Amino acid sequence: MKNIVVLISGSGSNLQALIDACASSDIPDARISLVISNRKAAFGLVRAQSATPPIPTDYLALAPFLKGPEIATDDGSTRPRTRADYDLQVARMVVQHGRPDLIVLAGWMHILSPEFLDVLEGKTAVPPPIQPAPETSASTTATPARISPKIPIINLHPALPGAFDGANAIQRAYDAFQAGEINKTGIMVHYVVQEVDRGEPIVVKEIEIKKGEELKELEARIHQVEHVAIVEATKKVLEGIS
Ligand SMILES: Nc1nc2c(c(=O)[nH]1)N[C@@H](CN(C=O)c1ccc(C(=O)N[C@@H](CCC(=O)O)C(=O)O)cc1)CN2
Ligand SMILES: NCC(=O)N[C@@H]1O[C@H](COP(=O)([O-])[O-])[C@@H](O)[C@H]1O
Repeated sequence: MKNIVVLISGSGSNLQALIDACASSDIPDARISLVISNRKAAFGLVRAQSATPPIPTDYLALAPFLKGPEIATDDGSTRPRTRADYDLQVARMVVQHGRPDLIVLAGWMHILSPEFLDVLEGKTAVPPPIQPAPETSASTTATPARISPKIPIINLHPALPGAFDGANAIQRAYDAFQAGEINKTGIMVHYVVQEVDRGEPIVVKEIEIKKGEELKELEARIHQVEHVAIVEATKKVLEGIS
């Protein structure tokens, strides 16, 4: 049984597609072992907790984390927390609570730092907790100091490769269509590398933009295609993991 850890920030409709696909064995021999959100109000957390059986969840937000107690340094002094410290704690939660074979970013609206990727690639050790782990429904178990083999990370992005990297891609594609610059958009699921949305594509689906349609109509059509693509890509990557 392969473990999938899903990172979210919002509604979780793509998480729901993965939950349903694992339940129906559209994705065979796999389960979502943990869902992590960087936003407490993410409805995706409710979707996970409402699943049968309930899926363990964790939550860690960047802003409150950065305001936490300073971190002890080797020379006995202390230093403010950084974005990299946050990412390392997320990496620890992913590995220790989720024990993943695959990590899926499904609307995870946070750019992951090299420190996070280094842990999941086995280049650096899984860091210790800075403080007692936050409230979580997930169990904590010991994990190897360094990951081996590397754990793949994939991301769902609502644009074609190289088209609209980053946030607000659907709006930007819609605006470009209105300006006569493009006549189609699309979505992709790609491997995650440090350069945002520039990892190798796994699944790419083109989507026509219809003249006169509202942004919300385009968004709805895009989300429908995403729900298929994220399952297709997850299944494809898991098939390649021995
Ligand atoms: N190192 C990588 N990290 C992430 C990738 C990636 O390919 N490499 N994909 C993104 C997902 N994403 C687009 O697909 C994306 C998400 C968020 C942002 C962004 O600008 N985030 C801001 C905060 C925005 C907010 O909190 O609303 C930020 O992180 O400062 C860009 C692209 C996930 N991570
Ligand atoms: N750059 C990343 C990005 O924009 N991701 C997008 O967030 C949405 C999450 O929806 P969901 O929470 O309903 O799954 C999806 O449209 C996904 O493509």
